[in-house]
Amino acid sequence: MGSMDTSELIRSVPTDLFLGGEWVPSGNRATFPVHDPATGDVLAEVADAAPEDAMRALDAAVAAGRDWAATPPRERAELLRTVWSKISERADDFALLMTLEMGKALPESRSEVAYGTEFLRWFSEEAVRIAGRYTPAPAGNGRILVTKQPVGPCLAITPWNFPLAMGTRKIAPALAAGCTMLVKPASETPLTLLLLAQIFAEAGLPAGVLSVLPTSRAGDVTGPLLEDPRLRKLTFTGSTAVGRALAEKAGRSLLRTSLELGGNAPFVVFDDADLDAAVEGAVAAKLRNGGEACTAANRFHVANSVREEFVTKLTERMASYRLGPGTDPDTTLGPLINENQKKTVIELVEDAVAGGARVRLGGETPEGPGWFYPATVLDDVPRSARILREEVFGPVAAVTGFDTEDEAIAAANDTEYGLAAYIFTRDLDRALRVSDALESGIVGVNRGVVSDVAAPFGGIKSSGVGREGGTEGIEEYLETKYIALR
Ligand SMILES: NC(=O)C1=CN([C@@H]2O[C@H](COP(=O)(O)OP(=O)(O)OC[C@H]3O[C@@H](n4cnc5c(N)ncnc54)[C@H](OP(=O)(O)O)[C@@H]3O)[C@@H](O)[C@H]2O)C=CC1
Ligand SMILES: CCCCCC(=O)O
Repeated sequence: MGSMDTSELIRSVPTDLFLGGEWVPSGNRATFPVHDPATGDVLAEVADAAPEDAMRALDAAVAAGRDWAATPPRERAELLRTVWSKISERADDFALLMTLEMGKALPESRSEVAYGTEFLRWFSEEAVRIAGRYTPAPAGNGRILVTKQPVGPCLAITPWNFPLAMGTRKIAPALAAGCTMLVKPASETPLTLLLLAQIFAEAGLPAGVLSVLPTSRAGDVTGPLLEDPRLRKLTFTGSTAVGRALAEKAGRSLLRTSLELGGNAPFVVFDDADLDAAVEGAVAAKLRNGGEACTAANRFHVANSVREEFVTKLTERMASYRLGPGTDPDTTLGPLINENQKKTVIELVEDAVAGGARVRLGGETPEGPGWFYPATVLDDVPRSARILREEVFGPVAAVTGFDTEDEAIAAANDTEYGLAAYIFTRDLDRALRVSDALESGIVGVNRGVVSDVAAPFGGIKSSGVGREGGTEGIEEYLETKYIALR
């Protein structure tokens, strides 16, 4: 299918509820608006799921659960592979749709389509590698048989920043493991997962296995699900505040839970680093997805002996990013997701400057519609600045200096978060020593982008629990059963 223009594409995307494989027409149901972050205009009106719709979706997921779990792994794998192939044929449509509803520059959206679809291919392969074990009991009194079974019906709550990838990173392992899944997409970006649902339907997904429930009433719709004993797992990606609240509810139901929450990644540049490589890594870690990524580098700790050279080069590179509507082919930095996000970024920058930070680039919001914020570099950021403690989720690099390795490690770990961290050094012993000392789930060594479907993604401390992707990712959707044989 050739790529469509904007209005054709928006018209082609379902805006109804995908309830257990059936499209439930909006009819006289309430709808909610999806906005274009570049203009603030309404892109589409989408059916607004109500609590009763979620319960119907759970009923369908439970009804389909046994058969889906019994489906041969190769069949589950083939379905995921078919969806991977179908999305790849419509990569341009998915990319344009994400740029329209999330705002990111088109090259970022194309990169996400490639990344997001890879989770489908990866877990189509993992589906046929699920294994238990069989061992003689050490005391010689029998045999130990360990098997893996699907957890059961799952609820996924996904964020707006990677609308496709954060959906496939949950849907693919769940279906590969033999689980059924209800997905509540972010209200800012429901269209991408509704289009994905259409692809799953075209691929022959059995009834009940997947539901996509867009809603403006996240708490009302998901609350009853989390209290229903038939639901067996929650997987969430989003803010730490919401993650904590959901974890409390999931805890009361003793649900299996995966939480991929906020981050505030340190980016440490040692005096022996290849500075040009460090600058390229810094730009990638900072401006990938416009900085709206939980893995984004936010706090740049640079050896004082090379800090001026690093900041000068970083400023030059970030100044080359063109701020504009994501659909503009020249744009490399799109708008932020909404007005609130823009206000947060403005507040954090103003607080740092008020505390003595020096603006080396940006820091001023452009006039006109849309939620645009320019690439910004702050140097000499005071230790008291909020931006060193709070996730900026925008294109702002906050730079501080250090003199010793211990100071660098202390500064890097001085955060409630623990998702990603980055270090640049030519000294392998130092790279391994510092990686061991960093309190994070992921460490990039001389690399600015760490995301890989084959690697376990996740954090510690306030960045959540559990891992997505890699061989660990499917374990989040499996229960271990021990059968004692004579
Ligand atoms: N770790 C990550 O990847 C992400 C982190 N963030 C962080 O979170 C901050 C705020 O972003 P935001 O999008 O508001 O993140 P939220 O955590 O508010 O939203 C993430 C998802 O959770 C849903 N949600 C929100 N409140 C509830 C609730 N009470 N019960 C059930 N689901 C709920 C949202 O639905 P709805 O859209 O309807 O509100 C959305 O689908 C960002 O500035 C950033 O710091 C944000 C996105 C991704
Ligand atoms: C949800 C946070 C974004 C990170 C997506 C990734 O790099 O895998």
